[in-house]
Amino acid sequence: MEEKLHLVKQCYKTRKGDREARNGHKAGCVWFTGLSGSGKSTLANKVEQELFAKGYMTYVLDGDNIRQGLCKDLSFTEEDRIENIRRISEVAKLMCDSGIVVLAAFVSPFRKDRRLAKELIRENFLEVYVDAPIEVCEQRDVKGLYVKARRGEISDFTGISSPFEVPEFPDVHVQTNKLSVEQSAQLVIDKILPKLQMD
Ligand SMILES: Nc1ncnc2c1ncn2[C@@H]1O[C@H](COP(=O)(O)OS(=O)(=O)O)[C@@H](OP(=O)(O)O)[C@H]1O
Ligand SMILES: Nc1ncnc2c1ncn2[C@@H]1O[C@H](COP(=O)(O)OP(=O)(O)O)[C@@H](O)[C@H]1O
Repeated sequence: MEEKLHLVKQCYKTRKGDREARNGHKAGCVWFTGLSGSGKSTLANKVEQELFAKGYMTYVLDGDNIRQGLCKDLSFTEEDRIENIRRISEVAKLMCDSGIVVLAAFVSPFRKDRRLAKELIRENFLEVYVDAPIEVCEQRDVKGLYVKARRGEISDFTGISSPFEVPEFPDVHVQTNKLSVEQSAQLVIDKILPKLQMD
């Protein structure tokens, strides 16, 4: 029989609101979702640069710092992607509790997982659909992965051999094949800044 965990909640003396007051802004999470090569990392980094320069406490979470560490045991099967996004959501929540503005850039192809992330993080969550047609992403082929996926050297590749569920009601829809990086970042910044103001 499975042993029951007896978890008693700690009552923390320093609260999220205290951290936000010291930072001078609210915490939040901007969640970038889209195909590989759509522009998630570029945008997350651009938005972070702009916010950081304005004095906001920020941090980018992306495949580079997550899939090589916390999630290095995970592959790209549906099951592992679900677990990947679950762990990232928990990390993003903790970072929000610490008062930071998190910029999370993950393919996050499944609607249900993005909804769970939103429900977990709750406050100041912004879903950004980073949208570029797959032909454009494939042409960009920033990391040379599309060529490999077409050759059959990479399995479960999003948009080719693994699905991407398009966001139905994103907070921001950025068409990166039509806008510059600066214009795209501005769309996001215009949406998140009002949410970060202290009451
Ligand atoms: N099979 C497959 N499908 C999609 N992407 C792949 C795959 N294999 C490796 N890569 C590289 O891993 C990055 C995606 O990781 P994520 O953690 O964002 O994926 S997911 O949210 O769990 O679906 C993704 O990064 P980005 O190109 O920045 O999106 C790819 O570079
Ligand atoms: N409006 C835009 N927003 C973001 N990236 C863009 C835009 N226009 C062109 N790009 C280019 O598209 C590529 C996107 O790559 P990357 O940010 O690594 O995508 P992803 O993180 O989604 O895999 C970069 O070479 C970037 O310069």
